[in-house]
Amino acid sequence: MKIAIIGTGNLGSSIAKGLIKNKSFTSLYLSDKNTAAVQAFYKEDYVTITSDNAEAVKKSDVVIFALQPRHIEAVMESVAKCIKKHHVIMSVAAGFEISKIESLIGADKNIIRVMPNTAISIGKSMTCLAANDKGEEKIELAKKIFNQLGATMVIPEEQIQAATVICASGIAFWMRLIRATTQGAIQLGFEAEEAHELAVQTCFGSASLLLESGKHPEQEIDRVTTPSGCTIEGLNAMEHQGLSSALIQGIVASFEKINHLKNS
Ligand SMILES: NC(=O)C1=CN([C@@H]2O[C@H](COP(=O)(O)OP(=O)(O)OC[C@H]3O[C@@H](n4cnc5c(N)ncnc54)[C@H](O)[C@@H]3O)[C@@H](O)[C@H]2O)C=CC1
Ligand SMILES: O=C(O)[C@@H]1CCC=N1
Repeated sequence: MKIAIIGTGNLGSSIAKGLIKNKSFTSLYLSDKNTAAVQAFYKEDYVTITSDNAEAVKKSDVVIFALQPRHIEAVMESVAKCIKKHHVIMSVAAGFEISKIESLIGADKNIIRVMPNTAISIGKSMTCLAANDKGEEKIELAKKIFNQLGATMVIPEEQIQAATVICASGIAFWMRLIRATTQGAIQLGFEAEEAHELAVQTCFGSASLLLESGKHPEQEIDRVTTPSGCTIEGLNAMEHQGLSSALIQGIVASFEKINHLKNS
């Protein structure tokens, strides 16, 4: 599989890192006007680093546009004539709709919106996918690529904005919860490094319990909350302060913002 990534910033370089780790390509073009973030990949076999977006498109079958919403339109326009029917065009840009991409490169092209998160660099992304009519034929290919880099879910395009909030922004939300836990642990007497390890490993254990058992979180909570014990005391104090409500309100605010980005 010949893959190009156009835009190798935070997300593009994370995707590149995951692809390189899995060696899941026959050639990989990494194209950016500033190639600093991917210099480390120069030594990798079958990887070409360039600032020539058109060359990267021409030499590849799958092209992943990982540009900011304010740049993607101009870049897509500039390479549109290089995009042929065999190409599978993927875009990770938040709020950049399939209809907009079709207007730039043609509705007869295979177009797939991809919404991964930065955990893609270590093969642990939750990646949501939505295709245009033509791109439906290539959705299995997209699943094959991104299943190597974590888990995938195919969803209607109308849900891509919500998926962006839950899965892509979600990385930041979970990080903040982990950070707050370390702050609590330090207050209870742990050194910062110890606090970090305790928080991260406990978070990992919680997610793993759900993944492996398929249980509902509340079932696992019931197993921890000894009657009149310290866990329920802490949980209820958090809820009195609005923990669940704060999370839900944050998710909704993020969703409102992304819908505003879409329409601005
Ligand atoms: N960072 C994240 O966790 C996620 C980001 N996204 C989306 O991914 C997209 C990229 O986000 P980031 O990687 O965070 O942005 P970024 O700013 O880190 O990366 C964008 C890259 O595009 C390059 N670029 C700009 N103009 C260019 C041009 N004319 N030709 C070639 N390269 C050019 C920049 O030099 C930069 O390296 C955005 O649309 C964002 O909505 C989606 C999911 C998660
Ligand atoms: O914050 C943002 O707008 C982008 C989309 C999801 C993650 N980063």
